[in-house]
Amino acid sequence: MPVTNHPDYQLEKDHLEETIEWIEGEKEFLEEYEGILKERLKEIRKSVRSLTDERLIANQQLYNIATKDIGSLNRSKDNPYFGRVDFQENRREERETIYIGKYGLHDRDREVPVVVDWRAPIADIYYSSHSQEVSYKSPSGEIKGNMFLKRRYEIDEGELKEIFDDKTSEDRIEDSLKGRSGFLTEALNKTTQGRLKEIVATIQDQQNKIIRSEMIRPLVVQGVAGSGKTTIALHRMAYLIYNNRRNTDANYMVIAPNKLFLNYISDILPDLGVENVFQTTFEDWALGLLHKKIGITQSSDKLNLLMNGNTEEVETITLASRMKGSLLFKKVIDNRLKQLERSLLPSVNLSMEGIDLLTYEKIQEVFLTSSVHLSLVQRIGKLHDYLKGRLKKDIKEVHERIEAIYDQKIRTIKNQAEDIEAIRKDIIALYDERDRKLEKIKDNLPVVIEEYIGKIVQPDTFQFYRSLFDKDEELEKAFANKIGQDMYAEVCRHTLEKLIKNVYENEDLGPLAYIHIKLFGIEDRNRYAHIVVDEAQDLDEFKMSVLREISMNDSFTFVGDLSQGIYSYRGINNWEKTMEKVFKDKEYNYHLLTTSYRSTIEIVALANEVIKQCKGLEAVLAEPIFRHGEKPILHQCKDEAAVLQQMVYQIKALQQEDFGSIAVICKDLHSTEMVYECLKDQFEDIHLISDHVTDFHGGVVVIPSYLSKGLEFDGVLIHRVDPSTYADTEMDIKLLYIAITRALHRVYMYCIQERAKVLEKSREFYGVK
Ligand SMILES: Nc1ncnc2c1ncn2[C@@H]1O[C@H](COP(=O)(O)OP(=O)(O)OP(=O)(O)O)[C@@H](O)[C@H]1O
Repeated sequence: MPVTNHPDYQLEKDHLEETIEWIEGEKEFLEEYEGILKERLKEIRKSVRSLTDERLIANQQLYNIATKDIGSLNRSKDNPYFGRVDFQENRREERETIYIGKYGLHDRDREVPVVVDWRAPIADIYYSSHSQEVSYKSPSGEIKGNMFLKRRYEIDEGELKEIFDDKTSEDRIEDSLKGRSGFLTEALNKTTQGRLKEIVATIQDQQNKIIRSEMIRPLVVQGVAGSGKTTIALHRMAYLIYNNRRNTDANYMVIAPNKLFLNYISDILPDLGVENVFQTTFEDWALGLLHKKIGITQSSDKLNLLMNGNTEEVETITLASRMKGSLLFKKVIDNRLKQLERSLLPSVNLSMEGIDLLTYEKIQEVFLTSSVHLSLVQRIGKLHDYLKGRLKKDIKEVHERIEAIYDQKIRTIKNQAEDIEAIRKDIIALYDERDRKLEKIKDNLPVVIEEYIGKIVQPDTFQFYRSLFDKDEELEKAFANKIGQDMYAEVCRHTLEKLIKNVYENEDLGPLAYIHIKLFGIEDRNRYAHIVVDEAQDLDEFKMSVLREISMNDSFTFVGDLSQGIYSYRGINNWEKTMEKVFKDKEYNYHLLTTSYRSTIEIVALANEVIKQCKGLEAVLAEPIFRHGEKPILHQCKDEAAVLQQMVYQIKALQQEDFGSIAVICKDLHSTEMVYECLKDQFEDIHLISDHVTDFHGGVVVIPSYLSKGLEFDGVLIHRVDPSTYADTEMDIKLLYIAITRALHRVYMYCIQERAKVLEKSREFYGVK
């Protein structure tokens, strides 16, 4: 039905025009005000020298607020809101009409909200309620009332294009059964523009609960491919920052698997008006902390090796990774740190001129019992301060002790002497000696303390780590029985060989970062009020517990999918077990997402059949949102040349259908490079994605399966789904699952004559050509 036929069309059109007019007026006013503030700041800067001048700070703050508000108005003016609710609070006369948008806008003169921010408490009812009786949590408690209307809009460049009135739950079920299109399916039917986008207008009930769930507990979201985990995690970050906005010192962090992925998600937070969130990979964060140039083996090199290496090599790599990612390894490190702590101080008394100022036992006792929450090096600093303070106080007592010693000496001489005149010289010499000593103690006390502290060997993170693999009894006791003596020796040899060459692996970074924090500490500005970890199934338990060290209050969002855990040789296989181990002392929230918003019903059906066959994985199957498309197609070709020819033909056909983003997914890097070489001259906008690529452009990409994780494309072409490429192993099935689930609309698979076993069993879910 054309939007103009909607009974409220004229009313809504007028309201939209009024809102845009208000925005223009407000913008004009603020721009003028911003100009005045700019001039004022210039003047103030001329007359004041100090950056801490109160007038300067106050005006700078006003200027920043004005600039930020102008930014919000600019972003709002073409699309100021996406939803509306008509709400009447119980026991109140008036019914409120609330327009909800990406950015909240407030009319200062009339003191009313023009648009309510999607993160505001009242906006909760827009996302979570389909019935008339509703409630939401406000800072002052629960507010109950009735919702009389829930409306969604599509507005493009200031023009009202669509109005959708929300249905009751029953109507929605009927619509879905009859395949009637709604606002969400309209949104999902669109082609992708390359990067991941915000979804504020269509956040679903369960997603909304996750986004708004309490900040104080760690939260785990296990979700099938395409269930919106990444999207929701970033919306949750925006929500928490908004609701914690009074805490202006708080820092926030997003950890994603690689730089390409970071680039792929980089539009969302700024688009939600959120800036200054530190977005990084675990690897980059750890390298920044360690502050030393070291070589890192690419995780994908290792994956390639695991896919193609010999059995013995694969076993060593797997066991080494598991050991280094385990909490048992952390326990060994904790014990070794304790030993280091006990042996760090020189086992001598602090003495001077033959007088013991402080015994080793006393110094050790102070060191071991005070400021234990600090790092070892910070505690050395504290001990230094303690010694200075303590000896300054004790100096009087030391003086008295020296005077007593000399008094005693002089008394003895006097008692033994027959002629007092004869010993006068000796007595004077003793008095001189005493005075010299007293003087020296006063002058040299700081030097003696410095010398004592100087004797403490400063710990070194890398040396400490290396020593663990060099015949460490405790490590051996912990692991040799578990993995076998020979294998343990091999793991240590393999690690030492690399460490000596200054080459580290991803799994070394968790322990190294942990040791570094325990030795040197971490500043408050490097701690985070909330940390989002995407693809969290690829972290190991050790890395998760390291992240606890930099979290202010264990506020985390971990999102991941065990079915996509291709690093499961080191990663997480069971959320419950992992969370109970890592957050032993803490309760956590868990959500399971099963709806796939990305792919059509036909693609989800095939992906489900594939992942079902993964042994040892209790895969959660995806439920698609009601959106049909073409059935996936398998092309059986006679040779590689025919595969490539078919692919070229298919890509061109997809491009003609206006599918902007197309991926050719190959299993490993080697085949990716080969295919790219063959296709690159056929298309203008084609890109090879390898480990070092950091920019995501869309267009046609040729990409290895493991790097495609997290990304999405309109059409996906899967190279060589032959039995020799995709074997019946956990890793290969997961990689094929990942490849299939990258597609929004179309999947094409190519094999030479025979298809992989996993596809044999799912024949009815794709067509064959
Ligand atoms: N409520 C929603 N409204 C509109 N689109 C949505 C919604 N939820 C998810 N999507 C879309 O579904 C797609 C998948 O989202 P996202 O990449 O966040 O999923 P994911 O669970 O992280 O996937 P994967 O595990 O495969 O990486 C995206 O295009 C996203 O915009």
